[in-house]
Amino acid sequence: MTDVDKFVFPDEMPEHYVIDINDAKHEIALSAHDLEVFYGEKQALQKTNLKFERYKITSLIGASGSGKSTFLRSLNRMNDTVGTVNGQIMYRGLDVNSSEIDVYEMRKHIGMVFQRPNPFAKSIQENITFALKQHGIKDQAVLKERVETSLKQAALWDEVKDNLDKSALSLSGGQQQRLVIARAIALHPDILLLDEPASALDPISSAKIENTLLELKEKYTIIIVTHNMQQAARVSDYTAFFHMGEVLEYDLTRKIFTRPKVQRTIDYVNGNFG
Ligand SMILES: Nc1ncnc2c1ncn2[C@@H]1O[C@H](COP(=O)(O)OP(=O)(O)OP(=O)(O)O)[C@@H](O)[C@H]1O
Repeated sequence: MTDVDKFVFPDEMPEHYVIDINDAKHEIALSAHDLEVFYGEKQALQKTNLKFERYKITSLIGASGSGKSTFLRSLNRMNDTVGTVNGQIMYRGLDVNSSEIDVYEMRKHIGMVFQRPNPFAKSIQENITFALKQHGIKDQAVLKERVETSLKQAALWDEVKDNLDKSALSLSGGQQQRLVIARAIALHPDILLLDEPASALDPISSAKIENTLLELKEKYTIIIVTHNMQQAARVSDYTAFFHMGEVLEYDLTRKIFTRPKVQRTIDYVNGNFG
């Protein structure tokens, strides 16, 4: 990749432009190889090859139905029961998509946060300790430390530290979403997948989630589906543009938003969807 791109004439524009991040220069946390997804007969994701750099935020953008969630959900095997997923997802030398993988264990490393906050009907504290206990962590001092650290990392600690025994359902939507993020990071994942985590939130809560993500990227590799172009431009290092089940363009975010190379990307980021 060069920082200075030569001018591309419209009739020379590519239909696809997907960068292949250089593994020798950048650490790759996760990569998809010829990943395709079918729901019954319908192919929702065409063969996709993407590499995700460690400690960076990658946004997945594109119109409704373009396959972003299908791709994201496949990365930690959330599509196993609803579709057929072919191809490889490489994580630390293992293929996440292989039948040999212990999916429960894998999701400790590759966590997911959904669009609608989904806290358990338990206390704030128990929301975080529940999965930790399931994974065999019983030491009270360790649990206490994980509760505090994860709530701090999710930028919720100051708001809830005096009410850890209160029901999580008493929190606002924005606080619930940060609690769900805290719950995910308490397991010390490597990779955090987020499916439109701020779309159901007001602008202030949404801004808090964005700040949280920017802080989290020091420790986690983040992949986020978003419909919000400004959000993608503000928080992410890389952006992939999906169109009708295909990645048409994948590049550094600043390039996608300043000089995309594919006409459909130009139309999408400029708001011309027609
Ligand atoms: N469980 C499912 N069963 C059948 N078809 C599905 C299922 N989930 C998604 N699809 C179809 O797969 C295609 C891609 O959907 P997907 O949800 O991945 O798109 P998206 O880009 O994430 O959309 P949105 O932004 O609206 O969430 C769509 O045509 C959708 O209708």
